[in-house]
Amino acid sequence: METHGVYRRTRSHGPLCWVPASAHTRAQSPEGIYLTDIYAQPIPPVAIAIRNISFSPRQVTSDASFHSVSFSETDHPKVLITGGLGQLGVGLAKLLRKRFGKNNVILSDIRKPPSNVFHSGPFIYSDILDYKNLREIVVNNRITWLVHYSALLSAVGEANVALARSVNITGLHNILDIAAEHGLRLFVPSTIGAFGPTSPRNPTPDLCVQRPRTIYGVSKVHAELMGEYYHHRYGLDFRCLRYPGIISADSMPGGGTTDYAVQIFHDAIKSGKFECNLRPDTRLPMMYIDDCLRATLEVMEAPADTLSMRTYNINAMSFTPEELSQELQKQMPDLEVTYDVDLVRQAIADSWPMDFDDSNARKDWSWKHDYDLPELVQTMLNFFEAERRMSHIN
Ligand SMILES: NC(=O)C1=CN([C@@H]2O[C@H](COP(=O)(O)OP(=O)(O)OC[C@H]3O[C@@H](n4cnc5c(N)ncnc54)[C@H](O)[C@@H]3O)[C@@H](O)[C@H]2O)C=CC1
Ligand SMILES: CC(=O)[C@H](N)C(=O)O
Repeated sequence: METHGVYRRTRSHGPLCWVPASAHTRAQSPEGIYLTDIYAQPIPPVAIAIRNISFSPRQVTSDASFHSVSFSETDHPKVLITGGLGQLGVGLAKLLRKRFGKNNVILSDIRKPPSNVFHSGPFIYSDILDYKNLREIVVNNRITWLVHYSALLSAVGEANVALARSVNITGLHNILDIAAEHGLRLFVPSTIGAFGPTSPRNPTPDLCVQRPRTIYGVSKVHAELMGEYYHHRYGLDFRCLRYPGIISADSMPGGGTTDYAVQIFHDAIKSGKFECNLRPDTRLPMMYIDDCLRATLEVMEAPADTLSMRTYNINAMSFTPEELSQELQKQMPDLEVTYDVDLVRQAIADSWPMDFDDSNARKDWSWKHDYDLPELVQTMLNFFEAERRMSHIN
């Protein structure tokens, strides 16, 4: 064993890492963090592997050995998706299963899955607020990648701040600890909502003032900072993309400010009418779901040395409700759009970016979107038309 000041070098399992030479007497913080480990030792000068250092707060003894990342680049990762029954999780599972095999991707949520989802691959109950249950799932299934989708979005978050704080912040802490303890590659999405009225809005760069005014935004800035802190302090392989508003045809949004851009298609097809809850000139960054999910896979597969940052903006297009309506009206000239502004959502939208600068993602890991507004509208309409034909056949 090699020593270096108060640190010793160890290889219990996996790669060499520096651990505190004396980690016996530990004062536990209310959150279970071993404060003596964090503060009594000098901070080592390099970013180091986490596993045996000052964390694993809740239940891991000082001499427990952690596993290194069991996923070698030639193996398929074993993926767990939390909050997987929302707008994005089912589509992501489908994409990852195509790439890594059906049984290598586990969807989880606290809701009951619809039958088609239940029969399309592994599904498991997991409440991210239940730390032990999460750990059991990760251990029993030899998980190597964790995609953390559970969250309360901007509008529902404002309607239930206490629950949003608990799911989005306490839940994230559980996820970070589990991921760090078990050497997982961790993806946590952030959002355009992580910016606020004092951020530059047109365009919004990766690094600038972030003072969001929603609990959702605050929790996402917290997630970005905590993930990056765990990366630098403990070597956690944390990866994060700030998504714009995501538009999908076969899954519904979960209560956000950008939901109108999905709802307009459903209402246009069903009734030829749409009442928009944002002002016609509200410009927000948006993306078709296929681009969003592909970006997620691409950043997860990107070699670590291509990532100059751990949190990236990604973007595809920016439009207003009026511009989206006009594009739809090219195909549906009878569509009637009216406006009844929801003051909460409008205030949120007015504090968010109008355009998103994603040049770092394009430079570092060659991010490129496929769908602009015309392709988005055409693809959405094609989906509903195909669905209508199928329902006539059946
Ligand atoms: N959909 C969008 O436009 C955008 C989404 N994102 C982020 O992407 C992620 C996924 O978003 P969506 O699928 O749209 O969200 P969603 O709101 O549709 O789904 C979230 C899921 O989390 C689950 N959940 C809630 N509490 C939970 C708990 N205690 N334990 C486990 N699961 C729990 C819900 O049951 C739900 O299925 C979120 O983190 C969101 O912030 C970011 C920017 C844009
Ligand atoms: C952009 C998001 O994060 C989400 N769709 C919301 O509107 O809350």
